[in-house]
Amino acid sequence: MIYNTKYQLFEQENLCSLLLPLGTLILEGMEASQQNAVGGGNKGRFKSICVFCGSRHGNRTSFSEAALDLGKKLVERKIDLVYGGGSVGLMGLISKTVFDGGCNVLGVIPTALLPSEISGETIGEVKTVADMHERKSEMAKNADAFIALPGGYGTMEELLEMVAWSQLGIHGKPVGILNVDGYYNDLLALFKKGVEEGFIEDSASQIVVSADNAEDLIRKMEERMGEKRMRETSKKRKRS
Ligand SMILES: C/C(=C\CNc1ncnc2c1ncn2[C@@H]1O[C@H](COP(=O)(O)O)[C@@H](O)[C@H]1O)CO
Repeated sequence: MIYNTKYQLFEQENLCSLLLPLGTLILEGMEASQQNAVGGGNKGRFKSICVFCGSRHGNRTSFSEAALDLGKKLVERKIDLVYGGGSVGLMGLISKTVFDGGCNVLGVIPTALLPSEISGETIGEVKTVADMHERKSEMAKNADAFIALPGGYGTMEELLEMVAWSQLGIHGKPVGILNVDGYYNDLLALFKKGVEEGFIEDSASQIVVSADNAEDLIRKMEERMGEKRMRETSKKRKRS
């Protein structure tokens, strides 16, 4: 096991030994969480969304505006926020907006990041966890869907892990990219290249939903969830 004392990051040498118990954990959480998601028409409605975003503001004001706008859209739809805890960067903007708007905010933060000089003041409900892996599984367990705002390595890693978990069937929740000012164009192009070059299955290219504004993104993700529910219902009907 490789251990980094600063951020309590570690890499598991044996991926399988991590993945199997983790899969069970996430599936259990997924069932509980999906029971919380209220269905409506042919759309899925989310009770809570986990947002991954930068611990910095980035260089464009549009990034901060997008974080505030996403926060407002969550409040309008009475969707609770799950996020990485703390008040630095875009994380601080969205958590404050959702909290001030009267929705629940759950911050999941590793003990190593708890000191306020690292993560700023925490907001809403705070769950402390041992490390970054536990944080991700806890965030995944408590949310019905995932959205990535612009961010750095941390955000990208969290986003890609949720995409990979979806591909492996560890969860079946929509994963959305809020492509503010084309920030994620190159990543989306890389996903496309992965399909063209035979590394990503065509069906798996459907995992990620993207839009350049929060309103469209949430609507697309709800539609995706609704389609999935309808497929599952019709499968169940065929079986019985
Ligand atoms: C090093 C910096 C801030 C450290 N404070 C953080 N507090 C809470 N969570 C953090 C922090 N830094 C990274 N994270 C996690 O990664 C994601 C954002 O990382 P990114 O690299 O900024 O995209 C975030 O979702 C957290 O889970 C000052 O940069």
